[in-house]
Amino acid sequence: MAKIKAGVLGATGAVGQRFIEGLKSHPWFELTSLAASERSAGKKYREAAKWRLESELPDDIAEMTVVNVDPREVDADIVFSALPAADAMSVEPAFAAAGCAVASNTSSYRMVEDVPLLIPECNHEHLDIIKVQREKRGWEGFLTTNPNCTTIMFTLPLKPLMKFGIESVHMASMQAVSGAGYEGVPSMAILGNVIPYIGGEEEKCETEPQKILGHFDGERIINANFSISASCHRVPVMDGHTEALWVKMRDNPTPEEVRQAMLDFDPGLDDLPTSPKKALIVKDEPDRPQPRLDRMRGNGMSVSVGRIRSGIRFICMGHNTVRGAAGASILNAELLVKKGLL
Ligand SMILES: NC(=O)C1=CN([C@@H]2O[C@H](COP(=O)(O)OP(=O)(O)OC[C@H]3O[C@@H](n4cnc5c(N)ncnc54)[C@H](OP(=O)(O)O)[C@@H]3O)[C@@H](O)[C@H]2O)C=CC1
Ligand SMILES: N[C@@H](CC(=O)OP(=O)(O)O)C(=O)O
Repeated sequence: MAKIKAGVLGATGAVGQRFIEGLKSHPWFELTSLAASERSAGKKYREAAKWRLESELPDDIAEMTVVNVDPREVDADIVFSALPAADAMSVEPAFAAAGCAVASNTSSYRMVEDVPLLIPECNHEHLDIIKVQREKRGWEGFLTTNPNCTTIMFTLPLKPLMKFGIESVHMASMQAVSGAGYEGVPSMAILGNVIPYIGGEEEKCETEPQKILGHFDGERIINANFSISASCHRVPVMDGHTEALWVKMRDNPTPEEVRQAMLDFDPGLDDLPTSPKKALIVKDEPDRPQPRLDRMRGNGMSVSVGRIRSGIRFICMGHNTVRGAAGASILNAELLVKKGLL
């Protein structure tokens, strides 16, 4: 099969670089366009971007010329968006209107009624809303989104618990500095410290999971009916968001029943190249998961769960810029291929 042409919007940024890493030798997608602000447009990628990942930047990508985030300059069937949310607001619809598929990592359209907010292992059937979106907006292309990185880490383990009747969730996060971008949190502010505030994060964590775990009735998504109370904190960790959960359920399952439900969780997406063998990994050691030891499980795409105790209480952790950002959008795009939308 000929590879699908892929572009990255915001290619020079922290998440944009993760997109390049995930797409540079992808079996289904070929990187054909790198786009960023007018500050970078016209420059070779190696001049426009300071590559900050441990993996090598391939020469052929370093030599590509960065273009503006304009559908007339971007040669692609699908664009992966890692733009600041304010810019994504106008840019993403312009690409969808121009006939492109848009896999967005930004928050701009996540909660919009006709836009799917996807975690393929949780709600792949929500993709059917694209038909409604296209009819309503007259777009030749379409727009899909992935959730906030903190949302993804705890919504995945909630999915197999839905059968027990989730009534309420409390969540406290310990979020890595990479979530705020390379220059987001000054080292003087975070070293030896904890910052108990991340603007807008708690609101996203308290609303996105109910959309993801809701059901699509053929016309709209009906949100899942449970409440979430979140408290979000920045900690001096490079990568990996760790989260403590308290989940109240109608059926009062035992910790062993919860553990078994997570072990049995098999979303059946083995045919997608970025899908990890196990979306959820259950750790039985008393001091796991830990970000430094567990964030790269499943190539950074697995969420590790541990310390499942009565209450029900547990800890979950995953790589925020892979599973929580670029990897999430790439997995969404693979699902689009599997469903025949690309
Ligand atoms: N799922 C999640 O929870 C996560 C989502 N994100 C989201 O991803 C997005 C990117 O984050 P991050 O990579 O950290 O941000 P960065 O600031 O590192 O990168 C921003 C990118 O957007 C480009 N850009 C900035 N302004 C404009 C503009 N006016 N027009 C076109 N391009 C522009 C920049 O280009 P240039 O270099 O030329 O300035 C750069 O390529 C944000 O919306 C962020 O909230 C991030 C982490 C996790
Ligand atoms: N707020 C997240 C990252 C992020 O950018 O989230 P969002 O895409 O929802 O704005 C963090 O700081 O770890």
